Amino acid sequence: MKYQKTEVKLDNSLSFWKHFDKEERVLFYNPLNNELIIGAKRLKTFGQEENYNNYLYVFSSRTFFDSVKDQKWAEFGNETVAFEYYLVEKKGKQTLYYFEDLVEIENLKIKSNEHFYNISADDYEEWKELFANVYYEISSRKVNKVVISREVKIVCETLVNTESVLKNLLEKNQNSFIFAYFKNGKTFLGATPEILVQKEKDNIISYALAGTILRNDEDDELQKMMLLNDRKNRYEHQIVIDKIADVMKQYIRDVIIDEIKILTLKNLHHLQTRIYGKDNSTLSEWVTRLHPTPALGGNPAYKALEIIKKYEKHERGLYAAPIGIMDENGDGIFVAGIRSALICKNMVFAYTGGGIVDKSECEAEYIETNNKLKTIIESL
Ligand SMILES: C=C(O[C@@H]1C=C(C(=O)O)C=C[C@H]1O)C(=O)O
Repeated sequence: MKYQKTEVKLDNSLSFWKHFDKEERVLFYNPLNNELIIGAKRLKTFGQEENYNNYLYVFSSRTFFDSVKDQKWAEFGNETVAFEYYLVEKKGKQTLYYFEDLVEIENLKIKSNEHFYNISADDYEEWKELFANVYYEISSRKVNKVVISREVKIVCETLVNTESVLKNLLEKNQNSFIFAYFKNGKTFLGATPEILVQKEKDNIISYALAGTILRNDEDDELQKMMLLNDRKNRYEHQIVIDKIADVMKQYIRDVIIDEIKILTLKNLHHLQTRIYGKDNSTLSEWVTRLHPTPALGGNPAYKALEIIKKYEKHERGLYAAPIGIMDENGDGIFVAGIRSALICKNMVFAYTGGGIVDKSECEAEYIETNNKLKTIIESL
């Protein structure tokens, strides 16, 4: 590793994020090991086959579809980047890594400020049309699951304070991966519960995440039982398990599928199943093999993607796309960029979706997308 390091003591690691206000930056918080990594100032862009030796971490992102036309997503995604500076916070210890020149990071006050905003979530008619079109395709048995989504525009009265949004996301979503990517004046950020694939040496671990129920303060255990026993949710979850396992079995002889569990988030419960095995391919290869799983595309994937492209009116960009961080050995993790938003000045384009199968109901699915949207709304 070519980086030098020094211990720092900041009241909040987001001071580092704020310090590099004008520079390209990424933030990635992993709740599995409680590690927060923030990178600032692009140092190197990697070609497809290059290895990451000598670079402490690299950040990698892909767009949901291979290409994007919408200008608001311009220059986002489909690259792997190393940064000149990293701040790593783990077990209460903050370490600043620098490639050449040490920087002094001032200890700034990071405040949660409330944004006043206007939300244009009057898109139920549009959702009804989207749902009907997709439902027709499912009824004609070309596909058995399609994940559809909404783009919800939120206009704030002031410029969005991304430190405040990130502070809120970190504080409120303890079981989620918090991510942010600032580039050319825009920030894509979110708090996702969904791991696409993880690699630790030759261990390849993926998760099926699909099936949702709202939390209920009075009887949360009952909600969990209901979700575990709900046929529609089990069915859409099983489609994801089967597909991930099928892909893994093409490369791995012994693929292990754990039992289905409940993942509890701030507002929702999801069904989650871990699927894993041993293999020596790179993490990037695994991302290509697995993305998009039927948790975010549908099944069969090529048909579902065609349907999404045809009927969704917005472009997904980095929404539901693989976003990851890898260390110099190529180990790391890719998550799916859901519960997310693209922020441009005072505008927040928030994204939310849900899986549609033959037992899905239009209004219930719409309400579910509103519940998923709370992650972003509650961070403003
Ligand atoms: C598509 C989203 O979430 C996905 C859809 C889910 C579902 O339909 O039950 C659950 C988790 C995610 O895989 C989203 O949050 O935008």
